[in-house]
Amino acid sequence: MHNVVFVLGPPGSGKGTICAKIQENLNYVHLSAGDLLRAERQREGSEFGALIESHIRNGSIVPVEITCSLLENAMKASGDAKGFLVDGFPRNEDNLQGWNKQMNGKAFIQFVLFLSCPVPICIERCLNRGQGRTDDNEESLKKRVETYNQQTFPIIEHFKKSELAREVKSERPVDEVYADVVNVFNEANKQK
Ligand SMILES: Nc1ncnc2c1ncn2[C@@H]1O[C@H](COP(=O)(O)OP(=O)(O)OP(=O)(O)O)[C@@H](O)[C@H]1O
Ligand SMILES: Nc1ccn([C@@H]2O[C@H](COP(=O)(O)O)[C@@H](O)[C@H]2O)c(=O)n1
Ligand SMILES: [Mg+2]
Repeated sequence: MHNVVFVLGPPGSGKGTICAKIQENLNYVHLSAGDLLRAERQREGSEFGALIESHIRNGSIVPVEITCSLLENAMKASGDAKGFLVDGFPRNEDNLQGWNKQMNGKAFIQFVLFLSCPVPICIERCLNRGQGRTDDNEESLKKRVETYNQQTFPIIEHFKKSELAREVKSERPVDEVYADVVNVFNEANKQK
């Protein structure tokens, strides 16, 4: 059974940045759903490349069968770890239902880390990210934020109701955010 921490928050809230630091220090493996989809988009011979690119540009969500299989394959391919940081997933109801169906009995959700950050700050960060992403432009960002508000936030609310969500405010300097996140992980691992 894989231990899993879902990491959610608006685009640019710092999910990737914080997961990289957790991976470095706490023996969790970072799996970004967005990164896995971008890699699949680039893979020669992929039947999903064009579909994935269209969703990414439009800030819409790729069907779960594709994303969940990429995540499961990456978990299988990974060595021993305390758990997996599943960054940017589940993003909507389809993601959540698909995960429950495909990963039933294979994964244990430790908790859901919710990085909360005001949207204008998030947009500014994405526009200044400088990674050449095809969706870091005003038009795509508007759609990504819309998708976040309409589809992802209700999933976070769902996890809040089941008391799995742990919110950390991420508009602060990275080191401050990270220190609070480490406390969340320590608390969760103490209870096990
Ligand atoms: N706490 C912070 N303060 C200032 N800048 C930050 C902070 N956290 C991350 N950043 C910067 O903001 C940008 C977006 O961060 P990151 O890629 O980690 O966000 P993300 O939540 O993974 O975004 P996306 O959902 O678009 O993948 C990066 O350039 C990163 O260096
Ligand atoms: N569960 C997911 C995660 C991501 N996507 C698509 O990838 C885009 C980029 O995601 P980031 O987490 O790297 O920002 C996102 O806007 C979606 O188009 C997805 O479909 N499903
Ligand atoms: Mg990211």
